[in-house]
Amino acid sequence: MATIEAAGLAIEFPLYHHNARSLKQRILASSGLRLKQDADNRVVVAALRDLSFSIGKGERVALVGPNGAGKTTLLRTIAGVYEPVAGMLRVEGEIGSLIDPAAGMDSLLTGRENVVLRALFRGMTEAEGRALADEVAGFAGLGDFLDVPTRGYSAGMNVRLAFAMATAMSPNILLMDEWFLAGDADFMKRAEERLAQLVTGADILMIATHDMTVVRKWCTRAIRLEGGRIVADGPVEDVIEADRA
Ligand SMILES: Nc1ncnc2c1ncn2[C@@H]1O[C@H](COP(=O)(O)OP(=O)(O)OP(=O)(O)O)[C@@H](O)[C@H]1O
Repeated sequence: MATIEAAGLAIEFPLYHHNARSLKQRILASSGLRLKQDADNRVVVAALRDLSFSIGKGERVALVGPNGAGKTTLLRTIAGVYEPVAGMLRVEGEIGSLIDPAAGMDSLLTGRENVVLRALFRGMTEAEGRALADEVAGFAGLGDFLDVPTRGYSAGMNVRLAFAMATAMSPNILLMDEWFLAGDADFMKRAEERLAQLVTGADILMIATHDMTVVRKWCTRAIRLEGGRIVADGPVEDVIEADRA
């Protein structure tokens, strides 16, 4: 049973470059509350502030909001990339992550080796990993490139491999940033078909996007972030309408 629960969740990023006292004061004075000084006197960006929400099985959630609102940071935090500085986050369920195409890939290894490695990491046997690599190969359509080190891949090839790999593992929770919509038309058609199957199978889907067509097509609930805070949370049409009003 998949769930994501947060209470008072906060993420901060230290900005090491702003050490000069006068510069620090100028930044802090002009930024409102988003930039602040932490206990070690560092200037930090409050990327996520006091987030509380609960997402349960069957929910398809869009994260919306302007540039810098905190959408990607929230996805990465749920995926375990960042450690909260305050609050509670509980995630139950196997996560499929479509956030950073090259994350978790060793660029010196081939696409196939990366798939097998990820499978082993997930507790599968090597034989299962090889079978998975064949399945991924079929879907990603990388041809001979599957046996080339991934540092030789184009951006679109990385997207194909990451998408095929994340979705082949049938996650309970699928986290997705909108970059995956950047594939070529042929791949996007197949990706959308697979996504439709997966959305039916996955317990929770979360997509960070600026595209309201994507929100309406795939999601039942929207969470609007602004300045690192939740400013609206509810059925898609309510949240989108509230923004227009
Ligand atoms: N690794 C980092 N180091 C320092 N600051 C960061 C880092 N990642 C994000 N931030 C800051 O955290 C805030 C939230 O950024 P985030 O990328 O989550 O926004 P977003 O809503 O996904 O924006 P966009 O729509 O532009 O992709 C921004 O102020 C950003 O500058």
